Amino acid sequence: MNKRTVIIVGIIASLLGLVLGANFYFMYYLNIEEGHLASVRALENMIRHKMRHLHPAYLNRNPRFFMFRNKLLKNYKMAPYENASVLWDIANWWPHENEIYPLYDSSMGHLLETLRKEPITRVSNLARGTQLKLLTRLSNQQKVIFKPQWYPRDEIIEGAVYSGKDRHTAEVYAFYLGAVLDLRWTPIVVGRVVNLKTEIYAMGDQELQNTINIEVDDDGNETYCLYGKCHYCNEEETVCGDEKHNIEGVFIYIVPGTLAKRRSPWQRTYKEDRRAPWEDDMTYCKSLKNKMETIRLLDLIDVAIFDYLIQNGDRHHYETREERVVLIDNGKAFGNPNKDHLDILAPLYQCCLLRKSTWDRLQVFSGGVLTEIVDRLSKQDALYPLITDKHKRGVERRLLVVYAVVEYCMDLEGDKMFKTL
Ligand SMILES: Nc1ncnc2c1ncn2[C@@H]1O[C@H](COP(=O)(O)OP(=O)(O)OP(=O)(O)O)[C@@H](O)[C@H]1O
Ligand SMILES: [Mn+2]
Repeated sequence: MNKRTVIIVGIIASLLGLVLGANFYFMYYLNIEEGHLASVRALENMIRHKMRHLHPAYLNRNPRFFMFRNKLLKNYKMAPYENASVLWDIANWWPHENEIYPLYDSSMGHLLETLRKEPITRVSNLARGTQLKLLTRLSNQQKVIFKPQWYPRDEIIEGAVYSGKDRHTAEVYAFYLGAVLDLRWTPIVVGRVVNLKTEIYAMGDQELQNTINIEVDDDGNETYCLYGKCHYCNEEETVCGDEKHNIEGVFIYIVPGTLAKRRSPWQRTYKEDRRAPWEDDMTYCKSLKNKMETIRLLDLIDVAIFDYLIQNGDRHHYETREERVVLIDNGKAFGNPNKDHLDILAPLYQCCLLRKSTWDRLQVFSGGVLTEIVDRLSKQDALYPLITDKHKRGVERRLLVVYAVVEYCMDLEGDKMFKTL
């Protein structure tokens, strides 16, 4: 192309941009007037627009972050302990409503270390839920849930947002992310390499042993493969030990107290050819606001932000403890780092409500700090790094989307979108 052609093409492109831009603005105000957006597509355009004009404060580090960093690093640092039994007694008294553990407590670091060090003394299948999990007992006392590794960290799960099996490290990531965002509603989780032969099979009951196949090759080398007992468990899909019989997995502290399971108003249909009402109705939240207590709605909006960041699109049911929502089961996160399923955020953009404390906290960890601090906290975990760099970039990218969606809601509702319940 010669210079003149370049100039002409440039002018045409700018004009086109102007026309499209103006059109976009027209749509923008039209929709604001209506008070809601007609479709998710229109919302996506709006968010893209908001993202391009994000205030630098959202992109830069917030100096307030330093106040939190050292406290977090100190509180969650694994530390040697003397008596695991005492620590478990303490931790089992911690939960209050949906807060599973305190903001800061010197026992946390010790507790994390017990989950990593205490011997497994008994194991059985835990046929609750649909995915493979085991119920293990540590030192003849504390029961904990074990979820094994199914995928390498860099495996990309294609398909629907809820596809595939659990990603074990997502449970650990969720724990640290909850701690950082002060959504201390997740169980306490620690990664661990366990021996399928000596720690699981040998400590397993008869029923568990029956769901572990032992193959011996021509040289007499054994391979242990677990398929377990659960809704989706079958003998063809197994978790196998390496040459030393080791597997990766996570230990999930059991949340004491009674949990109640409830259907999520934003439940998916789990059928490719059928859409749920909330997927097409951008005024969906209107009726919910009358039916549901605001505090519950605010909990679910916090959950939506949390799930969006990690891309957990499988919260078909949510669980409550003392009428407040807990973040149990975070294993379906981090399926595809290149995909952001915006509809996980539907509770936020459809209701345009947000707990003030959540909003304040989200802003503390701007500018790349969120994934950095979770990364630093999880360095001590046996399964570090928990997620790939691509997934980390995904979390940061989605945090900006959350900021943009909140900005969009502020345009509609102003400060009254923030609640202190
Ligand atoms: N840390 C925990 N503390 C207390 N109860 C738990 C904990 N983790 C799981 N449970 C109980 O076990 C049930 C099944 O766990 P989870 O939801 O993780 O399994 P799942 O196989 O992923 O289920 P689904 O297929 O429905 O998603 C939960 O609904 C909850 O009642
Ligand atoms: Mn699940």
